[in-house]
Amino acid sequence: MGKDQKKTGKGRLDKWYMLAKEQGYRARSAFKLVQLNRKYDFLANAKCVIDLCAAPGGWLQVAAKQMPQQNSIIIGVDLVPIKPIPRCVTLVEDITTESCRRALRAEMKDWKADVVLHDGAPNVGSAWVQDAFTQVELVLASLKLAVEFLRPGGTFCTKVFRSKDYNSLLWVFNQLFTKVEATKPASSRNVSAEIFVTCQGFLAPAKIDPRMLNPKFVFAEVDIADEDDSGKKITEVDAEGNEVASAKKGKQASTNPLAKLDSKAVSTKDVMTPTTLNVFAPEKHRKQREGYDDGDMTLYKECRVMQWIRHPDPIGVLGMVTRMRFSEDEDKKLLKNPLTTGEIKACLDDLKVLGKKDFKMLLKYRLAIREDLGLDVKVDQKEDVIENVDIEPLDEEEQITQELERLARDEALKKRRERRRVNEKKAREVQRMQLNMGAPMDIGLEQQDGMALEMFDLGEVEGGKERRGVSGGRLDSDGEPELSGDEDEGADAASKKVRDQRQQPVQVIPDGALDQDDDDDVTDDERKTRRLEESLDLLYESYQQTKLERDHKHKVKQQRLKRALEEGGEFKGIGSGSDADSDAESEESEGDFDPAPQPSSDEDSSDDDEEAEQAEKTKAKAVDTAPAAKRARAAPAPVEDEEEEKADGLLKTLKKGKVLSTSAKSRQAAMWFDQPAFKGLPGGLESLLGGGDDDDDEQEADGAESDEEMGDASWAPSDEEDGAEEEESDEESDDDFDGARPTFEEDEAMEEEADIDAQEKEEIEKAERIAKVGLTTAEAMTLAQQLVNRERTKTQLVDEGFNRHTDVVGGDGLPTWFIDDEQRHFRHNIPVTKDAVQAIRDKQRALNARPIKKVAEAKARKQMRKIRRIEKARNKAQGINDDEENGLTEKEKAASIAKVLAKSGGTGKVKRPEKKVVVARGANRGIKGRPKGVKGKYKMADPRMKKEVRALKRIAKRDRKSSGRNKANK
Ligand SMILES: C[S@@+](CC[C@H](N)C(=O)[O-])C[C@H]1O[C@@H](n2cnc3c(N)ncnc32)[C@H](O)[C@@H]1O
Repeated sequence: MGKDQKKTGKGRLDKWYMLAKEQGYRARSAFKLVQLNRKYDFLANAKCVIDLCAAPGGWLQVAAKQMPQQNSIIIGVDLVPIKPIPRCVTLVEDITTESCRRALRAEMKDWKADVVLHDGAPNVGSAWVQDAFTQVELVLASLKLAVEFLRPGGTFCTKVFRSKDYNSLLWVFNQLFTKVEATKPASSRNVSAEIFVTCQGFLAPAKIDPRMLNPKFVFAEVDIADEDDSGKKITEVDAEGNEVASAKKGKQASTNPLAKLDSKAVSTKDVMTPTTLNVFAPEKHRKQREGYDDGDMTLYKECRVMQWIRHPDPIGVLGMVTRMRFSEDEDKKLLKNPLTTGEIKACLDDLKVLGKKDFKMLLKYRLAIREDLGLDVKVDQKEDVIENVDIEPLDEEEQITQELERLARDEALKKRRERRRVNEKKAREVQRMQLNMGAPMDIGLEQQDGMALEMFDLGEVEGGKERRGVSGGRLDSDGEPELSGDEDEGADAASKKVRDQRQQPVQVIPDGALDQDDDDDVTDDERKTRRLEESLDLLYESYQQTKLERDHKHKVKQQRLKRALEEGGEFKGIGSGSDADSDAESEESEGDFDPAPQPSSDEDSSDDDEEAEQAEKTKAKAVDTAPAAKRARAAPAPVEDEEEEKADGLLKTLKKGKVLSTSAKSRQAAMWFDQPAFKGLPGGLESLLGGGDDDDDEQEADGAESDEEMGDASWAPSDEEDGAEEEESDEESDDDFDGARPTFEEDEAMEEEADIDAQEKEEIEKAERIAKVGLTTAEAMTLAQQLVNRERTKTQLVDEGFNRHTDVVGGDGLPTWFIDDEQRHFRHNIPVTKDAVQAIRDKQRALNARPIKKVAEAKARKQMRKIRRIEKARNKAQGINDDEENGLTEKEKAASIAKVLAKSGGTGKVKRPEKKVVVARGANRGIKGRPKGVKGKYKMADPRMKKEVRALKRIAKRDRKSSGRNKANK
């Protein structure tokens, strides 16, 4: 290893180099052993270590330091002499030779080594591939020595260059050791293909098949050379029946992929190493994160231009080589060809920097040259196709089938497009709603345009009552609600549609329809219904959200509702209660999807007992059939009892609708958690949904569960609620909403305060967040700009955030400069662009230009005071003007007004123009009257006078001081 190489190659003077110097190691590679030992801890208890290829002795130093200090043997072997190291014996030998073995034997006598190390690397020359091959040979030679000198259970640690032979080596290691692991220590350069394999637990077999340590067998090619004419793979099996290697006629394929470029016989597959890149689909190639790709030992590759032009896989070659040269005569001829432009030459000179466009240009160039050289005959391919392809005439039936298929495809495509369009429209609408850009009524009106009319048609409605009174409505035989035909007479069609739409959830969606999107059994109508249903859910939720933000009372209402439910009272809908209340509330909740008011409590109470009983039964059943019930929660329950339905009328179904529409998220969650993966989780669905007593989801789940069997009883309190909150509900259940009004008013006030607090808190949090993750650094701005400009994807950013060093900055006595350096550089360095820096600067400037809040406030206060003062002065002036009593003359009035106005303009003092002092010196000496070039007031000062005045002041000062001292002395 020459001195020059050390200083220049691969930027050798890196931190490990510096650290090695600082800690007195002979080579930076010492840290590789330090790190390997930190991981596997093989040195601490070792009594005897053999280090093969040990010069200049870095590893020996580490071994001497980390092994037990007494009675340990450390032997280092290398081709070159190693300067003496305390406690180490060094030998100058070639580890592949018999003499080395003998020397070691002589040194070791009957001892066995605990550890054999090998860090051998052939001297790096230009023939990379050859070097690599020698390295694996060296590894095998070192293994041979290890096998001879290692004690059973001992450790062998070797460097290997990752190549296609790597796996063969691993296979051999695995035959001889119990545990084989490959590691790339942090101090090993990323650009280096080296990797360290630590083999622990030497098996020390009594007899080892010599072929296992013979490179000829171990590294014999298994790929193309292994295929016989029939394409069958020929492999040789050792005595134990293990596949050792290909042994076909002792033929070894060249490992140099470029060597095959001239061979026309071999296919692209043979030529290309696994690194073959398709320059037009680079993402298909997965790069090896650590070291080189298998079988690819060099980063830099070259080929001749003519090789590429002749090659059957030009794209593959483009992806593989770094540069193409015009080195031979036939290449040089190309230089004279006008097709070989300067641009082409430049592109061929460095292929790694090219983009898609350049590659296309190169391929075009290649085609043109091939034609020029007569390698390709230009043929009209189209004609060829016409000539060669016999198209069998289709019979009529096939034609029809094909036509039908095409039409069906078109239709499906059209539908999909339409659906997307509607969805987009809906999303826009939701956004508008969230931004308060539309009235809640708009939802329905917009939908009316987009949806088929029949979707909203409840058919003939009867009952003749207003929506509030639809309890008189009845269900038809399908369980569908029927409303009176003359309902809402005089109301315009649009509002009727809106109402109908609100009631839309009444429509019973078939079970499973929601989760079988592509099911063929689902009819178009059902699908439409489902979509409508989902969109309504979405719209409703967004509307609720908007409303919630606008109207804090809504929270109180919700609380009331929850409380009512907790108390075990029936859900009476927001705004139900006494009639008067009901009216008021229903007005308030206009635009809500609130169900119609419930039947009077009298009506209900008659059924209460029965329903409670029913509820008990259903609960018990639900416990038994929990999984089934859970499944049932996901979908609206079918209407079972027609009579019961009729008795409850539209009301009950609307409640279902309410459940359906208000908790679409819960339903989605229920569907999600119904998947088999979540089955058997402790706590069940409720715990997953975070269901507290007052949880909407649970209400829904309960509702759906019991709805199946018992209709309204679904709102009956659960057993737990009964037990835990019996007392409370006894007290409170008597309270009507009216009775509880004062409490709610207080609540409202508190809510308002809480809202303000929450807002402030939110603002503070927002500010903190901006300070933390805002675009305050150039790096962040760069990333943001790259994301916006689509130069980088989110995934890429996330990927770049991790690296193999993320968690390794070892302590043990390392100097702080080193640790600091590690922490700084073991991260992905985010590039900073000029634009980003400029953007940050602009932002900062804009920020600085803005006055701080307090200054702005003070200025505003000042301005306000001034306005008030002027206003006051104006009034005063008006008073003076209108004053007739004091008998002021006009002149006096004017003077007074001027005085008042002057006062109001500032401090009241009229600013006098400043006097200019002119020294009577030079041209001004002895001048009488105004000196030249002086405007305004002035005062002539004699320089003599000036001096005298100063002298007098000085004297006065001195006198003052001396009189002060005298006084003190006395
Ligand atoms: C990377 S250096 C080893 C560095 C060493 N582990 C240290 O920490 O100082 C590789 C060494 O392998 C030696 N080497 C290469 N081929 C060899 C062979 N056939 N026999 C012995 N040593 C060899 C070279 O002379 C070279 O010094």
